[in-house]
Amino acid sequence: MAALGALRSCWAPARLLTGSAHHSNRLVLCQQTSIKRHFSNNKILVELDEATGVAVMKMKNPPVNSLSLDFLTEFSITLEKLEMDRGCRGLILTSASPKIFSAGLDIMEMCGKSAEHYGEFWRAVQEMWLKLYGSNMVTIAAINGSSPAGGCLMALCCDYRIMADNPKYAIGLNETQLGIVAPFWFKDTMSNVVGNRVTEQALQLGQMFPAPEALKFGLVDQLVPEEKVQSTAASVMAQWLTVPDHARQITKSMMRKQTTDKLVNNREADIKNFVSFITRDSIQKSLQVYMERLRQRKQ
Ligand SMILES: CCCC/C=C\CC(=O)SCCNC(=O)CCNC(=O)[C@H](O)C(C)(C)COP(=O)(O)OP(=O)(O)OC[C@H]1O[C@@H](n2cnc3c(N)ncnc32)[C@H](O)[C@@H]1OP(=O)(O)O
Repeated sequence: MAALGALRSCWAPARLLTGSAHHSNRLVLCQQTSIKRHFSNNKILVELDEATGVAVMKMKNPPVNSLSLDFLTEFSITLEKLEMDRGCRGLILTSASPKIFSAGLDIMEMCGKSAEHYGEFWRAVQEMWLKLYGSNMVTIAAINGSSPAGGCLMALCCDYRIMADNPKYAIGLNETQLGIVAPFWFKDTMSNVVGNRVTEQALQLGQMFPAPEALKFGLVDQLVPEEKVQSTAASVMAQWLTVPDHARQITKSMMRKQTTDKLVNNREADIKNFVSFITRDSIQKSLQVYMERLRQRKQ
């Protein structure tokens, strides 16, 4: 699969050089004459620059970009379209509204719903992860705000993370603080970035790290002033895109395949496990208490 992907993208630079206008009709095209293609749905805005082959994908699910079932579905569809688009070699993932990159999984999707709903929701979470972590594109997270739990996972799925240099913004897998447990593939994703020891401690404590702390141990790769997050992401992307696609993609796949295969081979068991965990009365209670704390903090 990786080799096929490599073959696909090998052609991309040549196509760009010849200036071929191979517009995918799978995408909703808004600006046919521009070098930038804009397409969006309710929750995701995408701008694909045909000259550079870079798509900027902005998450727009107010108020906090929580990962609801609808959002995750739109996200995976959009990612799939970009993945299939020969003109797209790189993806910058960011938030349409600064201050919050993503608040993680939508807690309301995990409260008071049916077992069927939880199963469907969890499959969508898996799908998002498989697509983003397994992407053939160069992926850069432009983290322009706080990024707890599922939001941190999204950033960790990317090849490189640039975060706004603001100690008010924090990132981490804080699941234990909610009384829930990050599944093995969340743990593996973090561990592949920062190592086992740091992951173990951070996960047990459910730690959220202010941006400067996150930089110290490599949870993010670079901090820049807030207004430079996007431009820095674009220049880092340009550097990454100087590497031939096929070599980079095969290398990425070599590094990540073992991790993705673990979920691919255990998807149904993982869903079953999530459903039986989340339907426990004690877990439902924990989530309700957490939501109540969030509301009270606001007041
Ligand atoms: C076995 C299970 C494994 C599960 C694996 C992963 C789990 C997750 O991803 S769980 C989600 C964990 N996320 C969090 O803990 C984040 C919680 N939110 C916050 O810390 C703050 O809201 C945040 C820093 C993101 C933003 O702060 P503010 O700008 O001050 O906004 P508010 O706190 O006022 O929030 C506005 C509004 O949004 C609601 N909200 C926030 N986060 C979520 C969420 N994750 N899901 C659903 N809803 C969320 C919050 O309650 C407010 O709602 P209202 O009171 O109705 O306005």
